[in-house]
Amino acid sequence: MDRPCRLLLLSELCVRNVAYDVSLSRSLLTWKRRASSPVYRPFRASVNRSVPVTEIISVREEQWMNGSDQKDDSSWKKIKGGDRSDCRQAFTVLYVERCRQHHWRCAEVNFTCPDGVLCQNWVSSIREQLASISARPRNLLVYINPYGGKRQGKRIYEQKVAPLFAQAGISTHVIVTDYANHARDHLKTDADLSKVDGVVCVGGDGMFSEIIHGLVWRTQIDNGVDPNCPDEDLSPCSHRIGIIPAGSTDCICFATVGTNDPVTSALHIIVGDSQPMDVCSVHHHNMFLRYSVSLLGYGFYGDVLTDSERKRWMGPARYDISGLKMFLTHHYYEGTVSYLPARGIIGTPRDAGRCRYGCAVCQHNGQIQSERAEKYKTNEDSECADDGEWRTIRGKFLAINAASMSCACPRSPKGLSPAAHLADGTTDLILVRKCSRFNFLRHLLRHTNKDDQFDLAFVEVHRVVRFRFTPRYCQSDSDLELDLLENGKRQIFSQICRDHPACGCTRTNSSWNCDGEILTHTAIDVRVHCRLIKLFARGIEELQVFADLSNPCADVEYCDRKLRSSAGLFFMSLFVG
Ligand SMILES: Nc1ncnc2c1ncn2[C@@H]1O[C@H](COP(=O)(O)OP(=O)(O)OP(=O)(O)O)[C@@H](O)[C@H]1O
Repeated sequence: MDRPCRLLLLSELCVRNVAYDVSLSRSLLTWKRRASSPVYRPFRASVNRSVPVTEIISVREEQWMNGSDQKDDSSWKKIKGGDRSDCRQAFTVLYVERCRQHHWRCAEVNFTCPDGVLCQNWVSSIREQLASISARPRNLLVYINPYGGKRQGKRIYEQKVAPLFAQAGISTHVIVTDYANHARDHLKTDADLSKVDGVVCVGGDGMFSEIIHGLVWRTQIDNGVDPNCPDEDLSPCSHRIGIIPAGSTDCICFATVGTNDPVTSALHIIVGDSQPMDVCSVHHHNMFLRYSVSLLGYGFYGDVLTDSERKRWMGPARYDISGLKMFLTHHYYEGTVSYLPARGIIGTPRDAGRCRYGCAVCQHNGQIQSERAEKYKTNEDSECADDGEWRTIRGKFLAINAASMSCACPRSPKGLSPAAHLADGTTDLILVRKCSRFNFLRHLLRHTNKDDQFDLAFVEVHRVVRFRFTPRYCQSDSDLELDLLENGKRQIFSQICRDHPACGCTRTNSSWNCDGEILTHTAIDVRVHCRLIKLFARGIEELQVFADLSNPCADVEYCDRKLRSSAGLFFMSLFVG
């Protein structure tokens, strides 16, 4: 049985001239309308309120004179003259209030006290409790991309975020970027990270990508880890990252907070939330290419991105046009996929459950992965922390996707891999083999309805910790000879065609779409690093009473990374309406 929390304070205070019993414990601030109050209505929702101390933003001293309050952020002001009996001391508590669809807002309640000493006691007790929350950041390094999205980054930060940080007593060092990769390069070398508790990115997913590249790289160099070596265990970043959405799409923010709202994100930063997140490192042999946190896509999704980049002048419509074009073109690509299945974990890519706040799958699997890594460190006989049985699949693929999170978006409300997790140390490897256009369309359409998109003969999905891909033209001569022997002479002619695209029969290679950027190499080695970074977020909370229960997809109304990551699910809207 839970022991009731010891009360630190219990007083009769007034809220809008009505008497309330107000109590403070280490975990809760509660105000209950007194039964003796003339307007007592015990069943009215607003009569009793409790706010977790962890969700109090700040407390502010006020003065109350003849019914009109005068705000004062930090110091007491003596009221000159007048009737002293009309002057009561007051304080305001600012706290997190949940609204529809995962939005948080800053609400406030004003308490008036019968005397100044009691008021001061309340203010200092609440401040003491807030100061004891070690997870809250006190100093932040903020990067603003002034050109992201609708170029509103600076305005959003100054008008919506900075005042909240000031209220919460957070000091900031703000850098408005001058050029692409300014934030990444500053973090890699110049930033004095010892003076800050976290890094905030004001921009879109591209800006977030810059931040993780700078921070992860810097952490490895500081810890003597070679980022170019794909077998090295990367050191986790100790600084949390906050995302203030100000890009065109803001996929990562949506996936970790549940909404793209700057105020909600700022409040998650203030309360000191922490959401671990897996990061995939992508290497070409012993050369580091990029880090990825959402989608790596070869074939269909790579082609859509490549084609859409040539059509930038079209604006967002280019994703629909390129998607439709790539669907009609129906290219498939040959190659070899090898992967290490995740071992000892709970959960599969076809689970009905979703990764949400306090996800049990992430906790369990994260624990397993860190125990395994620890064992590897102390066991010198083992060659690699993720040693296990590699499996190999050769074939012709329309798409090869690795989803490290669900990648949900309005056009694909369930996402590419609905049951993927943010921090379980795995990625869902989805292989769509060569099939008819009609079948491929069936697969794509299933991202928008209730049917299981993996329940098709030509689609397979594996939860993996590492995978490699080698396009056919990169395979060694001996591999090709083996294939020829296996498949007969007919292969020789088609191989000649593939190797000489001038004949126009088919394209040899696709490109990898890595979180919306095109990779320069097609032969890649991808390794998941469990909980490498932490965000100032908590994962999507289950829908509250205010949620729109009639629409189960209401909480996934967001755009993804310029629709880049899932671009191509475009034309389904044409069919699905
Ligand atoms: N000062 C700058 N000038 C030009 N480009 C910049 C600057 N600062 C950052 N960038 C680059 O701008 C690119 C896009 O920025 P950002 O992601 O913030 O917005 P977006 O592309 O509109 O949104 P999203 O990525 O969510 O679609 C990033 O890749 C980043 O490297």
